[in-house]
Order: sequence, then structure tokens, then C-alpha cells
Amino acid sequence: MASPQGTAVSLSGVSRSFGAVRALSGVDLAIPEGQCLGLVGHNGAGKSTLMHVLAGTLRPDTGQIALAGEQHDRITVNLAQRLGIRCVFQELSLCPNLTVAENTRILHPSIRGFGWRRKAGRLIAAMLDRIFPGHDISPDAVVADLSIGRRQMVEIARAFTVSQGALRLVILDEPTSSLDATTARQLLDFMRGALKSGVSCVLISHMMGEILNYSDLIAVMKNGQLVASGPVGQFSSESLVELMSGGEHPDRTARQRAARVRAETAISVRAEEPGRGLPFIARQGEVIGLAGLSGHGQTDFLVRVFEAARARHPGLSVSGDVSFVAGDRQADGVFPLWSIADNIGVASLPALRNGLLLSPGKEKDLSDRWGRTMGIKAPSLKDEILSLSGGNQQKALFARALSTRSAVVLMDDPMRGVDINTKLDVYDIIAQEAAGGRTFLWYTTEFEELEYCDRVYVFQNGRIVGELEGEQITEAGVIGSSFKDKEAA
Ligand SMILES: Nc1ncnc2c1ncn2[C@@H]1O[C@H](COP(=O)(O)OP(=O)(O)OP(=O)(O)O)[C@@H](O)[C@H]1O
Repeated sequence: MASPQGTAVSLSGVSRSFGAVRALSGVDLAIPEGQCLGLVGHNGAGKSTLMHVLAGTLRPDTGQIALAGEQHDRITVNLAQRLGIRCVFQELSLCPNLTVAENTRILHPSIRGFGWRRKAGRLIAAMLDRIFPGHDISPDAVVADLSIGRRQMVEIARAFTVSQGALRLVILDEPTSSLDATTARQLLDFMRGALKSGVSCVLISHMMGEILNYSDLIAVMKNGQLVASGPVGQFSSESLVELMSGGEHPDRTARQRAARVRAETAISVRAEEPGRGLPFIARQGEVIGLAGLSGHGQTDFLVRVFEAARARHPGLSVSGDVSFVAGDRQADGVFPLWSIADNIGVASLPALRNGLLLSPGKEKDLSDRWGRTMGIKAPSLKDEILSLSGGNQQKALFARALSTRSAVVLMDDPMRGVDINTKLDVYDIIAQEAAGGRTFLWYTTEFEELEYCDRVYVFQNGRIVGELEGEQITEAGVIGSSFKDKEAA
């Protein structure tokens, strides 16, 4: 690991409140040159707010920031840009109506004149090739047409592009949340290489393995404060979870799939679509995983199941209502102008009626109950959904789906940004609800989550190429299934 040469950026006594919420409270933090600081904390701990202060997108109420040998009360976006601070925020910030090349140009005002699009396209294509060899993203693609995983890849590659000046600090706020394991590894290996050239990185992640394997130093935040920091060797997965949660779930860092012996229950979802590979069956009470490299048709399959529950769909039948937990919460999940309570209740409107009108009392009961169950951290559920941290917004989407009476719950990589303790609680809820007869179809980019599934279907190029059960559900099993199909093709 790199040895400390100096400090790239340091913050002292930084505080920031949003109304009654004290998001940051007197935070001191130093990021050494050429090193990676792993930043962890539960949902709403203040990690993104701290990074927004560093990137100049939020003004702190108090505190100082030392950068390039100068003290600042605040950093502006322009100053951060000039000094080589780049951010990949959790809520991706690419302009959806522009192409990948045009989005790259926004970050590089020096690219101008005749052929600027081509120059910007070459810059981003070269960086995508370096970080994600084998990617299939064209600089001319319109961002809105890319899957969330590919948008995340573009945003990451863009952050590392340089046209003039030098990179000083790259902030990666949950950069792998929509990437499959292979792509995530490509990024993290590239990041370790970039540190050698003196760039510093902040890596925010809820995956303790990533933090422990790829950081030099770790800082732990809790309720807006820094509660621990030090070299990576001082921490373990268990100690990090305990520091974040205050020891609330010290014994719950790992879980094995319960060997569930179930009777053959009724079929909830059956798919035998022409040209789409193996047949798919999900029975009542089953938790079915959808695996394979990201963007290989898993989300499209969930959308087709959703549609088949409402209208006839060739080769697909669904029995009962379905609800959907979106992973791309910005595009498909939250109603941004609505409150948290309204966002939760919107899928349960028939059950919330009193005669012809909606009952405010029933709506409040429902959102209170599920807000509590999911541990949504907010002063009031009447607050706007966008006042929540990313992970807490995702919990509201879970609450929306689970609070319905749907027989089938479709989950599109739904744990994006959810902290580890909440994840464990949600895994429990899924198991309980499945035991009660609900069927779950669960697309996940995290291998560990497949451990919670009864059976797994592996997708490749839009087709189902494998079915795994019990002990076969391993990373090697999933990769093996994809490989077999390539050989057969
Ligand atoms: N614009 C805002 N308006 C009101 N409250 C906000 C706003 N931004 C953040 N907060 C609050 O500040 C606190 C810290 O949020 P922050 O997004 O920094 O958490 P986080 O640690 O990044 O969480 P996550 O892991 O879920 O991303 C939360 O309670 C959040 O609700």
C-alpha cells in the first residue's frame, strides 16, 4: 500500500444542518495523498453530505477546509474543479438527454472548437477502455438509453478523465452499487493503480469487503460524527458493523441460506418465451434469484412479468397482483415532489380508501408502520422524499412494495445504497413474507444475496441459460452457467 507523502485535503470542525437535522457535527478528517480512504456509516450517517462539502456543492455551516496549502471556509464548485477534485455521486449526475461524449465535454471546458464532440468522445472512450476493458458503451450513446449500470460506468470513467491540470482527489460514493462483480473488480483494481500516481480517493461503500480490501485508511461515521478512523488493519468487518450501529446487531454479519424444505406449491410465475432460453417457474413462497452479468436482460424480464400481470403476454403467465421495487430510484422509483408517506402509500391506494375517498388516517397508519419496519430515518414522514439520504429513499421503495397485498414482489437490484444492518433486516422480512406465501423475484448484482434465494436463474444476452439450486448457488456456479451457454452457442 502507498506510504503517506502528505495531506491532499483536510477538513476540521465541519458542521451542516438541514432544518432540525444535524447532518454533520464537528467533523475532522484528513485524506492523505496517494491513498484511499474508505468511508463507512449507516444510511443517513452524513457521508454524502460530507463529500458534497468537499466537492463544493454544499456550503458548511461551520468549519475549515485545507486544500493545496490554503485554508477555506467553503469550497466552490469551480475551485474544486480547478484543484482537481472529482465526484461520482450516488444520485448520478449525467444529463440524460445528452450523449456520453457531450456529458464528458461538460467537465472539460478546454475541449472546444471544430470537432469537440469527437475529441470528448475519444477522451471518454479511452478511459472506459482503461477502466472497463470489454465494455460496449459508445461515446455517441444517449445517456437516457443506457442501463443504470452503464450510466454508473460512464460517470466513473468521466471522473478520471483529465484534459488539463491534474487530478487530486476522486470521491466515489457507492460506485459499485449498480455494477456486477466483474465490473466492480475492474474499477477497484483501476483505482488502486491510480493511487500510485499520487491521486487520492474516498471510497464510500456499504460492502465491507470492498472497504477492507481496497482502502488504506478507514473512517466510520455515525449520526453526523466521525466515531473512528485509522489504518485499514485496525478494522474487521465485524468491528466496522459494530462501530456503525453501536453494537445493535453484533452477531448478524453473515447468514446462510436456510435449508427450506417446501412442498410443491402453486405456480405464481411461469415463463416459456420463444427465443429466451430455459423455461422459468416461480412457485408460491419461493425466493427466486436472477443472476448473471448486469444488463443481460434481468430487468427487462422483471418488466415483462410486471406487464404480464396486467395484460396477456405471449409465453408469460402470472397469478395474482405484482409489485415492483425499482433499483434505479431516480428514473423509476421516487415521486420526487411527494412526501415520504405519499411515496410509500401510492401502491396501496385501494386498501387506503374509505368509501370513495382516501383515508388520511389509514394512509398515516400504513406509512408509520412500514416506515418503522424499514427503519426510515427522518424527522417526519410528511417530509419530502428527496430530503432522505439515498439509502433511506431506497427503504421507502421497499416499504411501498411490501406494504401492498401483492402475491408477487419483483425486485430490481433493490439494495442499492442500503446499509448492512437494514439489509439484514430486509432479508429477514423477505424470508418471513415468503414463508407467508409471497413469491419474490430478485435481481441482484451482489453474489452474497443469492445465498438468500431458493433457486437462481442465470441470464445471458437476454436468455435464461442456467438454473441453480441449493449448494449449486455460488459465484462459480453462476459463471459456469454463463460459460456453458457460450460453448453451446
Ligand atoms: N437536502 C436535504 N434536505 C434535508 N435533509 C437532508 C438533505 N440532505 C441530507 N439530509 C439529511 O442529512 C442526513 C445525512 O444524509 P447523507 O445523505 O449525508 O447520509 P449518508 O451517510 O450519505 O446516507 P446513505 O448511506 O443512505 O447514502 C440525513 O438525515 C438526511 O436525511
